[in-house]
Amino acid sequence: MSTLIDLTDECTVLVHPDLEAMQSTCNGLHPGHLHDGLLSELSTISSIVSSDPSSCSEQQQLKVYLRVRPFSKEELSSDEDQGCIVLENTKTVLLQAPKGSATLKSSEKGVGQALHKFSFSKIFGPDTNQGRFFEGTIKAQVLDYLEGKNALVFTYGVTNAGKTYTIQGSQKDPGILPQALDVIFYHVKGKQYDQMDLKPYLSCDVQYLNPDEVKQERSAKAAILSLLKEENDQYSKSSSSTSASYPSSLSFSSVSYDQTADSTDTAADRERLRFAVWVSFYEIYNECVYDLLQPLPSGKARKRGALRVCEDSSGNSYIRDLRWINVHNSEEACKILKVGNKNRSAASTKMNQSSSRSHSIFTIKLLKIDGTEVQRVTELSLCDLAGSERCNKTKTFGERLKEAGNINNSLLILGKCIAALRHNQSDRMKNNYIPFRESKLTRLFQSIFCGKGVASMIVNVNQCASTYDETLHVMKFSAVAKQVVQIIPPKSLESLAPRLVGKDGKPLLRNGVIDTEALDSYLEEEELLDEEDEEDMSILPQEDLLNIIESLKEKLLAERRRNLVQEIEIRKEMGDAMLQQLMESEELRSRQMAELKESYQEKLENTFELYKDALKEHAYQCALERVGEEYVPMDEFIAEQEKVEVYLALPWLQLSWLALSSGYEALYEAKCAAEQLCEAREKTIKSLEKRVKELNETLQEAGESFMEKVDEIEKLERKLADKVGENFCNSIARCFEILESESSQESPSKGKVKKGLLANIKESVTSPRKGALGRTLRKSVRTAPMSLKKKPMN
Ligand SMILES: Nc1ncnc2c1ncn2[C@@H]1O[C@H](COP(=O)(O)OP(=O)(O)OP(=O)(O)O)[C@@H](O)[C@H]1O
Repeated sequence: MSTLIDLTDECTVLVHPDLEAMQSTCNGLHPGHLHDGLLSELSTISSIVSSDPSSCSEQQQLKVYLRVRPFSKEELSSDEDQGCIVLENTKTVLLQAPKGSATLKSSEKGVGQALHKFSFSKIFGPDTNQGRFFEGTIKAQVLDYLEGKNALVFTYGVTNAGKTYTIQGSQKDPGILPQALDVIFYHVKGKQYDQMDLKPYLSCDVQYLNPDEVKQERSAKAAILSLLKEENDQYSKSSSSTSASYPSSLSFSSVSYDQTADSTDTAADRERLRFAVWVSFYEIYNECVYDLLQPLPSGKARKRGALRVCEDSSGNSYIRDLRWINVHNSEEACKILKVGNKNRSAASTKMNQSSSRSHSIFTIKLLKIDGTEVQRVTELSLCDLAGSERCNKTKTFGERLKEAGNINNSLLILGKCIAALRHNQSDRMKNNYIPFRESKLTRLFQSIFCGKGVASMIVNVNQCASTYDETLHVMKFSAVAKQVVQIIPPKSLESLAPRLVGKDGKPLLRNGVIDTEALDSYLEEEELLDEEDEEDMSILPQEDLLNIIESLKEKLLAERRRNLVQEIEIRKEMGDAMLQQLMESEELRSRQMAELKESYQEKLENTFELYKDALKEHAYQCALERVGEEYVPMDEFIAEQEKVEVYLALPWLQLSWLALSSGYEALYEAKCAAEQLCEAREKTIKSLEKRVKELNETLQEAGESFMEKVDEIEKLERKLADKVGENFCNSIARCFEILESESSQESPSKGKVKKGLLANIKESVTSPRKGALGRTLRKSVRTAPMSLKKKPMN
């Protein structure tokens, strides 16, 4: 069963933190901010936050726009599930887990939901063209930029979701960057500063260039533009046509040039005001920063030189030695973009053949110049983030795995920063570490997130079911981002005039006097102790050097005091951070375990399927073996039959075939007869064997019953013998009695002798134990049955 998470208007999370508090909490992280479960928990969308009237700071939620790209032809023909992203209205989108997605599988197991609802600042469907998209998203931000507000726009999404298309677009459909350039140049038209001798320096400073340096700048720009000489002509044609169409579509007339000047500027001031536009283009690839406008070193083996990210005295990050090119119109700027694109690291992945594996950042700096003085430097950065896909999905290996790891890491840090910012804002008591410094990307944009500008995020998604799980992850990330409240400081703070320094950061001598403020800032810079800079300082006049030494001594003391306090704070923060990191890694491990478990389960299922198939195959083979060698598959048999028929059709073969077949028939008959005979013999043998067996059994039974009878007879004979012996003795005894009575009637002497004789005989006869006759009789009676008994056995 699916559950619906409605993230709309669940709670309001604004607490009004001051800028300082935000900046000082850049250490520590609440564990598990990016954990899926927590992400969805955090996915409570606050209502639009209005400005606090009591404060001069402006507050607004981070604007998060969703752009859904149309299906490509291939996707339409590949029968992908097309119903997983449903746009409910201009602010709400519904995500429905398609079949086969990990989300659906988990929800079926009772973990997570199959249906998710997200709300955005504005949603743009697949049929939104580039012009309408620009109008509805960052056009307002570009106008604010012209008024002096720094801006950052970044696109986020899985690979192939349309991030580069949204930022750069094509020649036919220019993206937000060419359109923003058009707006900028439309507004500075006729008010451009052409000298090229004021150039952006460090984070938001400006340096004066001498005529030689200006010359160098011009030739460097010409060299870059000449790289695109051929393409230029083509581009300028198409670009001029698109530029011509912009004013009507963008309604430039609604914004006057005056809006680029401060309201405090008088008409005379406005007359004097001039604007210079400088652009840079760099990429962050594998956590290294590369200038995309530096000519690539010749030869394959030569590596590009990575640039350093440094910080100025105010803690703002900048890229040291990054090239800045002065441009006079949007066509020139687009050519610069094209040169940079050529250098951009693009490598094929499984999911997108020309996927960008780096974060690329195009920055436009606008210098507001009054006479020879730079009043303000404003910055607009458009960041095309690398695809947010995860390594296991894209099946990345080796160098690609390293890339993916770095991409995922910097996006993870970005997510952590956003989550920590949001977390700190939701509870003022919480002062969680915001890990801006853990990746180059977040380090460079820290100042924007800390109130020195306005950021907005464009979430690009495709509607493919195959990337649903990643798309859901992206949505959850953006749901957290949408809750971040940005604090924009009052103009008085923001519009501090940039420092004017000479080449290599040397303090500028104005009217022969050292600018102490600029000097202080200069001395605070991170690169103060660089050998190069020390060398540079040695060429200053002796008096200046003494001043510097004095100032340095004072600074050193103040610095020591500050460091002591900072050390205590840092130690505490580091302790907290370590603990939190431990907890975080614990969470990461458990998440990895869950993923591993899932993948093993999948492997197990696959192995089980393989075994099943193997068993089936084995059973089939056994069946085939049973059928034996005679088995011929049906199609082979038919093919053989056809061959035979073809041969039979030949007349010369028919004769030999007849002879062969008659011989074969005779042989076959003989074989059959022999087989029948064998069969009959076998049957006879079997029946005879059976008969013998039966007879044996009968004989056995007869023998047993005979033995029983013999035993019985023996017993009877014994009885009989006893009986006969007894009767015989009795009869004899009676005979003797008769004889005795007869002898008593004869003469007394003769009778006496006879009587004695008879008495002896009688005793020997009637006493069988004593008498031999009795014994003989009994023996003869007993032996008779014994001899009888043995006979049948023979
Ligand atoms: N809104 C759109 N309308 C028409 N086609 C689009 C749109 N968005 C993107 N595409 C097309 O989709 C493809 C991928 O877009 P794209 O290269 O901008 O993606 P990506 O997110 O930048 O990818 P990666 O992160 O890999 O660089 C391109 O061919 C692009 O022309």
